[in-house]
Parts: sequence; C-alpha cells; structure tokens
Amino acid sequence: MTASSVQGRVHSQYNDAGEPNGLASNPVEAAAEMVGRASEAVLNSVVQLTGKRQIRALGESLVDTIHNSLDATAVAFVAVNSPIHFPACMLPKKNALPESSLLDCVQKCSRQNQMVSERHDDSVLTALPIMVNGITVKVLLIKSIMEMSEHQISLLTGFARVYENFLNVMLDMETDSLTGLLNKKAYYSQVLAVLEDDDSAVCEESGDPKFFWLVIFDVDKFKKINDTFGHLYGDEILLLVANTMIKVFDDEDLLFRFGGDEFVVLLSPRTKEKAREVLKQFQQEIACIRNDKLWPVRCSIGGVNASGAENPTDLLVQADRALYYVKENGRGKIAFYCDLLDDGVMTNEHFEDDIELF
Ligand SMILES: Nc1nc2c(ncn2[C@@H]2O[C@H](COP(=O)(O)OP(=O)(O)OP(=O)(O)O)[C@@H](O)[C@H]2O)c(=O)[nH]1
Repeated sequence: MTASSVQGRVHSQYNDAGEPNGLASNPVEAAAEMVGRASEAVLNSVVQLTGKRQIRALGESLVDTIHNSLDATAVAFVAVNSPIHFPACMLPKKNALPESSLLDCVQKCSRQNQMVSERHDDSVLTALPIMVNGITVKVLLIKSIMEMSEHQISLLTGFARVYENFLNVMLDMETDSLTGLLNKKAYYSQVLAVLEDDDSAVCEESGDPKFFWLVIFDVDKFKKINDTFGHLYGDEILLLVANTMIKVFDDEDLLFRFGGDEFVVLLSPRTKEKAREVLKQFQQEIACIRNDKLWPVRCSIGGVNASGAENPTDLLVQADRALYYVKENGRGKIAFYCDLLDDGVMTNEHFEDDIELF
C-alpha cells in the first residue's frame, strides 16, 4: 500500500470540512469508532510527516504535528553539539522558545540522552532527545500548561521516533559519508531555502552592505598528496579540511563537500571584507594540517555574491569561474566574481549549455 492510498483511506473517514463523521449510536461501537479515528489521525500525521523530502520541512512538519495533536503552547527544536554539522537554518524558525530557563532542561536532556520533564512556574517543559548514530543532535522542546498524560507522552515519543528514523535516512542521503558535511545532492534545495529568507542588512561598524556569499574551493595539487602518501592519507586530509571548515565557519553557514577535494560554502550575510577575512583565516588554518609530515595544504577559492540570486546553479557556475581564474593564475588565492567583472578580467556570460553541474 502506498502512502497516498493510506492517506486517501484515512481522509475518507472525515466529512468535507475535515471533521469526523457522526459516531454510531451504540456506545460500544461508538467507543471503538473513536479509538479507530484516533489511530487514523495518528496514521495521517505519520503519512504527512514522512511525505517530506527535506530535513528542514520534515522538522517543521513535526512541530506542526505536535502542535495539532497535543495541547502544547509552544514547540521548538534546539541544536546541540554534534559531530555532524547541523546548520541553524535546518531548524524550524517558528515557535522558537528563546527563554534562558529552557537551556537547563535542554542540557539535562542531551546529557542524559533521555526525556526530561520539569515544571517551571505556570508551565511544564518537556525535552526529548533526537539522536543520530547514538548521539543527541537536537532536542525537541515542548511547553504546555498541564503535565502530559501517559498517552500523550507515548504519542509524542512515537512522533519523535518517526522523525528521528526519517531524519537518519535523509542524513544518509544528504550528507557526505567521509566528512559528514552536506553533499552535492543537498545543495540546490538547501541553498534555495536559505536565499528565499534573504533579508538584506548593513554592517553597523562600516555601513557596508552585507550579502550571502557562495564560495567554492579546491585543494591545490591534491593529487600529489594522494600519489605521495596514498589514498587513505588523502582521505584523512579531506577529513581534516572538513573539520577546519566546521571550526572556522559559523553555525549559520552551509558547508558542503561536492566530491573529491571540492568543497562549497554558503556564507551567511556579511560584508565582502568580512567574507574575505574568514576565508583567509580558513586558508591559514588548513596550511597547518599535518605540517609535521606534509607541505602546507593550500586551496584556491572562488566566491560570488549570492544575495538576491534565484538560481543556486547559476551561483555555482559564477563561483567556479572565479575559482578557475585563481587556479589559472598561481593558485592559493581568493577571487570574487564581482571583482573579476569590475577589473574587466572576465565578462558576465552564460555558460549553462557548456557546464553540467548535476
Ligand atoms: N583521497 C581521496 N582522493 C580523491 C577522492 N575523490 C577524488 N580524489 C582524487 O583527488 C584528486 C583531485 O585532483 P584534482 O582536483 O583534479 O587536481 P589537483 O591535483 O588537486 O590539482 P589542482 O586542482 O589543479 O590544483 C584526484 O587525484 C582524484 O583521484 C577521495 O574521496 N579521496
């Protein structure tokens, strides 16, 4: 039976307004019918939840499901330290619970890897761990007026487990198995989702405009590392490069490995100077990787202003042209596409027909 056939059958128990049809007049039959409808409602929620194809949408769907099924006054996800880099933008933004008193509950939950429920003044906080590979990576936080009943807790736990299972499948699909960064498959939807929320801002210190920056980089002469020290050692260098990315870039930045020694970053809004600064810092940090055995690891970087862009693939083409320019002109540097256009080094041409990125 497919998901859509389940959904069709479940909906047939409701009238056109989405309300339950009338119950049977016999009390036993009516009770059985009520139980049946409750199960159908749960099944419906599971079908909706697992109908999502993006981690962010999946999270939002879980928040909505819990809101609709339980008497919660607020529901939110809180990211906790994890080996897998979870960009903040993957988390549902609505229903955020920014109060500092919640942190304690979140920390207890992530430390103990189990549900925590506490009364705070006039409300009850329930925190549930969401685990990937046995480690709590997010905490689902529910604020309610009343303490939850056993039935509500088992419903909540069930939804969280469905989400967790599906999240694990999606992570397998959208993350790179070597580094844990997002993979090329995740690029288009992740970048599009972030750019859709683009609100332009200005740097308070300098008054300069802040933009998203799409950056692509490639380790210089990586083949030589493989050829000299072996493929496994090359893998270790790639892993260390990815760890340096996680260390240097912000939680809001999206980090991808496209394959081989090619990495992509969507930098959250900042001025061009700040973007250049963080990229330089990154270059300095990777130069120190395994410098006991290896010559300094260098990389060439091409970037493009991504704010206002509607097509993530076009951005990739432009950033790649800037990277290519650096590779052709001595490697190890940073070039922004806009500067290359301003300097007359290249023209704003369309290359869609020539370049196949996906
Ligand atoms: N260790 C390792 N090597 C890989 C992996 N995927 C691709 N490679 C190798 O990475 C190398 C990529 O080299 P290129 O980027 O084409 O060239 P390069 O030597 O880095 O030279 P430039 O980019 O021109 O500076 C090739 O030798 C690939 O075989 C991987 O997952 N692990």
